[in-house]
Amino acid sequence: KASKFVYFNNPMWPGEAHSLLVENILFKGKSEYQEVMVFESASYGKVLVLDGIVQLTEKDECAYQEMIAHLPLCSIPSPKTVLVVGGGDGGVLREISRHDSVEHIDICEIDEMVINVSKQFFPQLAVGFEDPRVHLHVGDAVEFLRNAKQGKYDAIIVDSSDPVGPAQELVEMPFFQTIARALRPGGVLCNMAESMWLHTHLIQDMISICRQTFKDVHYAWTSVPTYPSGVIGFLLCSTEGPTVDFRNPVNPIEKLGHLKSKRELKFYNSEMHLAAFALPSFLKSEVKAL
Ligand SMILES: NCCCN[C@H]1CC[C@H](N)CC1
Repeated sequence: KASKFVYFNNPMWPGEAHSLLVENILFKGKSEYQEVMVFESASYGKVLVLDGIVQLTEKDECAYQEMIAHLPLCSIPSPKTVLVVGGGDGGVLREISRHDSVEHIDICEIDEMVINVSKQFFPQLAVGFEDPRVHLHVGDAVEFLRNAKQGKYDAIIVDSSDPVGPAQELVEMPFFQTIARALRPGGVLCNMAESMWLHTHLIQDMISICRQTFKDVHYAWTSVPTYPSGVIGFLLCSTEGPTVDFRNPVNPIEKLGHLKSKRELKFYNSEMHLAAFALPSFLKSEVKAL
């Protein structure tokens, strides 16, 4: 069968494009928010694409889902109530459910097509929805957080797509203020924070906002070969209250129970946790307050 390369170029990363060899297209659809596509790639397994941007591949999703979940949850003792913003593929839920201390997980995903497509093509991510602690809310997270009870969550994880489209509002000050209000004192936020190679202005803007809203703000990063520039970052923020030392995982992963599916961790471990906060000099100088 004639395989062909698909090219991912986008105004989010001008002047460059990333491409993958397509074996066959498995799904193409348009939800009320974005275009959704799934294809079988030659070298990264199945790939989920939203509005022409790679969201995850079977081969490297572990690096993103494990780090975005365990960097915050291993930094506080026995997290109980967690909120996921976005994350409709279910991968972050799969990781959160490893934490036996967690009793209640809310997830607010705006696009139900992403959930249904993940259940159909990415069962090893959508397994996260099977956890009885998970409560799914399909809708706008800005609205959800505006109505959230003050101090309800130990941790909030914002697993969003790029701020071009449905996720646009998720990098603005009002949204972070509602997050800080919904976190308990000493609670933590882990927010997807783009690439240090491509988006230092956006990272600077997010850090400036978070510094006005939270007590502590740190930048951590991981390697995801199928994301532009091959890396993606996270903002780890903590609220006023019990001090959180993100560099000292008080809730080490080794203690964690494993999923029913007995899936082992493929990427996260205590050394990777610590290494994630080591930053290159150009980032420290380019982004004030890092
Ligand atoms: N839950 C899948 C990851 C969603 N996160 C985004 C994917 C697209 C990237 N350019 C930015 C992160």
